[in-house]
Amino acid sequence: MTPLLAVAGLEAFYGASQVLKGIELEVGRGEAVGLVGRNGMGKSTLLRSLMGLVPDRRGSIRLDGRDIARAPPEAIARSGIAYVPEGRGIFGSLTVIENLVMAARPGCGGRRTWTLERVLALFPRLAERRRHGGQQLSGGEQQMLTIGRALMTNPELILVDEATEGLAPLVAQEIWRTLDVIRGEGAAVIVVDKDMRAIARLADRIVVLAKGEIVLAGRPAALAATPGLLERYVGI
Ligand SMILES: Nc1ncnc2c1ncn2[C@@H]1O[C@H](COP(=O)(O)OP(=O)(O)OP(=O)(O)O)[C@@H](O)[C@H]1O
Repeated sequence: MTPLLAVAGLEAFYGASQVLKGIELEVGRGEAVGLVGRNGMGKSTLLRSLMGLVPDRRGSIRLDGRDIARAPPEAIARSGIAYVPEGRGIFGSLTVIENLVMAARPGCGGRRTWTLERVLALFPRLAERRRHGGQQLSGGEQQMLTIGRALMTNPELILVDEATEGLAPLVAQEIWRTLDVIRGEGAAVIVVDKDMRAIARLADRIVVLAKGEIVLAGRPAALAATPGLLERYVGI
């Protein structure tokens, strides 16, 4: 069966500096992949490259068999990938509802798994603050809104960079719970985070990046079973 995402020989450059080197990665439908590695190893660049946001990229990226390697970000978004960037990107002057409604559109084949009602049900805190402006929200609520906005596009694949960075433990827990629900509804997820325990609970597979290359990949339990392996590449 064609994988949802198939990346082959992906390279990315910032000027003369090569940040990704020959990335090979396949992600199945509804699969959750944890992308980990030390700082500066290329995790964000990989997500940004998949989204078409790194102009100098080479190699092959296929979504459901369609070549999107050279497509612009807006076409990639329309073809079914949603991106939750590090540091968030909501409209501060718009309300929670306005932020969500602006992003709404059916997914591939007209799929409407995620409606406004369902997104608000997934995030009760957003439902309570539905008329609040984006700038009035806490960091955790902003992250929920960014994920909610991504869901409103009914993506096949959602890319989440630094899912819980800087969030209080209880709020982070809530984000992990929602990512699990999202995956349960059939979307594939690639998530970057520093919380290895939470990643191991969510992910079907963990992929480790070091210096722009995938140096390790496997089921969380398999990687955890080899003493010192993750410490070497992730620093835990
Ligand atoms: N816009 C840019 N221009 C030039 N170099 C960049 C740019 N963005 C990132 N880099 C460099 O590319 C390398 C990979 O960065 P990237 O942000 O992808 O790593 P990361 O694994 O996500 O790390 P972190 O956890 O610190 O975000 C780093 O050396 C970084 O300094």
